[in-house]
Amino acid sequence: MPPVIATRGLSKEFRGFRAVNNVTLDIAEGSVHALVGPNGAGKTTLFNLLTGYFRPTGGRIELDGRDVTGYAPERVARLGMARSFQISSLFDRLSVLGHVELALQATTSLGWRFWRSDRLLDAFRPRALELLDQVGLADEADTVAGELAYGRKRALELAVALASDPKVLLLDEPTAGMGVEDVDRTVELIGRVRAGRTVVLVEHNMSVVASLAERVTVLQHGEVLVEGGYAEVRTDPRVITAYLGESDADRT
Ligand SMILES: Nc1ncnc2c1ncn2[C@@H]1O[C@H](COP(=O)(O)OP(=O)(O)OP(=O)(O)O)[C@@H](O)[C@H]1O
Repeated sequence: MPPVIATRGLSKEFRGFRAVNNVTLDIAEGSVHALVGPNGAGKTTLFNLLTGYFRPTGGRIELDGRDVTGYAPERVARLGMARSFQISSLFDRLSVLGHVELALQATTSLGWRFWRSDRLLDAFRPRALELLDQVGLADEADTVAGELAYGRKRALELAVALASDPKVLLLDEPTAGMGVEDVDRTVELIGRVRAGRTVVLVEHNMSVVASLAERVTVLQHGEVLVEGGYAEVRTDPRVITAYLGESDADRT
């Protein structure tokens, strides 16, 4: 089966510094694929390339066999790639339900308009409630986002990302800053929402990677260092050295 995302020799240079260097990657349809690596390895830059937020300085990106190199984020999104929103993009005074209704509206020609009538948004309510149920937020539908606990905000971001029913879901450190309980809940949640789609995950927490990812790509200095299953990758001497190198650097 052809990969849902393929990159070929993908590079991103910032003023002569290659944050992503010649990355060739195949992400299999239906898989959970983790991108890991020490700080500064280029994971977020790669994400930004895949979702169209950065334009590559070299190489190619294919989505479903279609060359999408240089496409704007909205265009990539329309082709079925969604990225979990950052908390900073939630509106403190808008309800949880309002966020998801608006995200559903955004998938139509109406776009992200606030000045819509409530009646219009009502049309999205049943689906919005389903999505909230899916991410475990049904009880908080009327809570304003600003009052949600941290882990719940991340669940809301996920519901917003799921509104477009994406074929590929990109999650940037979905468990960052969470306590153990929320981490467990998030792993379980991702395990549920992955059904019928492909998930690409940047994640520092290795137990999360171990629980979810079939395939792991380790990046270092912007390049692919190793790729394989979790068990294979975690015992690879090159990976161990890369991470040890990172802790040495942290100590200095
Ligand atoms: N807009 C930018 N301009 C210049 N350099 C950048 C820019 N964005 C990222 N970089 C550099 O590119 C390198 C890779 O950064 P990136 O954020 O992609 O790494 P990362 O693997 O996501 O790291 P972390 O795990 O710490 O989030 C870093 O050295 C960073 O300083």
